[in-house]
Amino acid sequence: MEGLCLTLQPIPSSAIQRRLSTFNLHNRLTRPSSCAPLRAHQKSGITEGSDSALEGKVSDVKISEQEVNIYQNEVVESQGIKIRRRPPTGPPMHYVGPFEFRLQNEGNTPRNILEEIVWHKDKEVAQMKERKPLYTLKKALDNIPPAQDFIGALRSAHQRTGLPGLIAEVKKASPSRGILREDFNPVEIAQAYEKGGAACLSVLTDDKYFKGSYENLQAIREAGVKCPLLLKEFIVEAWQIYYGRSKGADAVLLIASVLPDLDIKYMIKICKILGMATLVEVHDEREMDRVLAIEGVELIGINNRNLETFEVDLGITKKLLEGERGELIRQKDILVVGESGLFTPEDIAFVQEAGLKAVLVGESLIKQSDPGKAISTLFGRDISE
Ligand SMILES: O=P(O)(O)OC[C@@H](O)[C@@H](O)c1c[nH]c2ccccc12
Repeated sequence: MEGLCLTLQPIPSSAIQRRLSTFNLHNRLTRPSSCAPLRAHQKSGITEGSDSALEGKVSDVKISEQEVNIYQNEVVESQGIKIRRRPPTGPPMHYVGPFEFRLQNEGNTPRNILEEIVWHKDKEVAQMKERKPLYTLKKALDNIPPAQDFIGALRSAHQRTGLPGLIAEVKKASPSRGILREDFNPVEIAQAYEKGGAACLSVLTDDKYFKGSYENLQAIREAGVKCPLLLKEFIVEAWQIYYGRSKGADAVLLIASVLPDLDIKYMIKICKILGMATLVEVHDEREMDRVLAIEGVELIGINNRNLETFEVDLGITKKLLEGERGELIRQKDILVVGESGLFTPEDIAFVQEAGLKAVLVGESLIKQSDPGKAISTLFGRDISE
């Protein structure tokens, strides 16, 4: 008998959020009735058709969205992710007279800078998406050259020099260090990095916190720089990946402390379709274990900087590459990139000794008058040939 074939596919939480927020999910996600807030229009017995009924529906939708946010934050917390994707608006709600009002909710203040950035991104992406919906982006992708091999470039640089392949970062500022370089010409810096022997470049595109832009990325690509380019963004939605590709990105950063596993899997698939590489960033054992369990991960970044506190500790790299984890990484032939806080040839030697074949460096290069020459100083010799 011909059976009905049902395939159950995991839905990434960003997609769940989109779908859920279009429906009134109040009934499905209800809290125990004892603590479910009564709505103003329910209490006042307003009927359909009146303005107040419409307001009631609007507030229904708002409540549903809040519940979705709570639900999504719960999914995220269950994986040990401390960064909440959105402010958990919602309770406490207090009913006073015929109106409702929300008491000041401390949970709606970001707990750290990373959370603040992620909340800001969420709003920023929503606005950008309105201006450039996905279908127009997809069309634009037909007319641009294919993505370059980011991982291949790192591997061959490592083989050529015997030193870690370098991803040099085009970064004007950061929340932890302020303005890093006043006379910031992204194209000149990119060209200097390439001349100095960088295998790949990382371009910050966040404006508010890093003073970067997608225009910088595009300008570098269009200036004829050959190094593959990493989209250095706080990715919260797949739309950003398509947008980055349309501006010339060859690889994208995915931060494990921000994205649940399902999102990482889903975004890796999208990147593969677009021919892009993904650099999945971790900072502790739990994140490393999560990422090692995800199929298709080829490039992992260990960030020595804690993005919640800004503390830098190169010991993190060593710790995360020891023992069984290091063994698994070798078995799976995953390339590991050491990120942040690398300033001297000793630092490079230290992380190389720990097992790294690539490094991502910003501050120590960008602050020098010639960022290209600074590469030789950092590596202890000229790596451009
Ligand atoms: O400037 P540094 O310390 O060399 O660090 C570069 C890079 O690792 C850092 O900019 C970075 C790593 N992961 C990030 C995530 C978002 C923004 C920035 C980053």
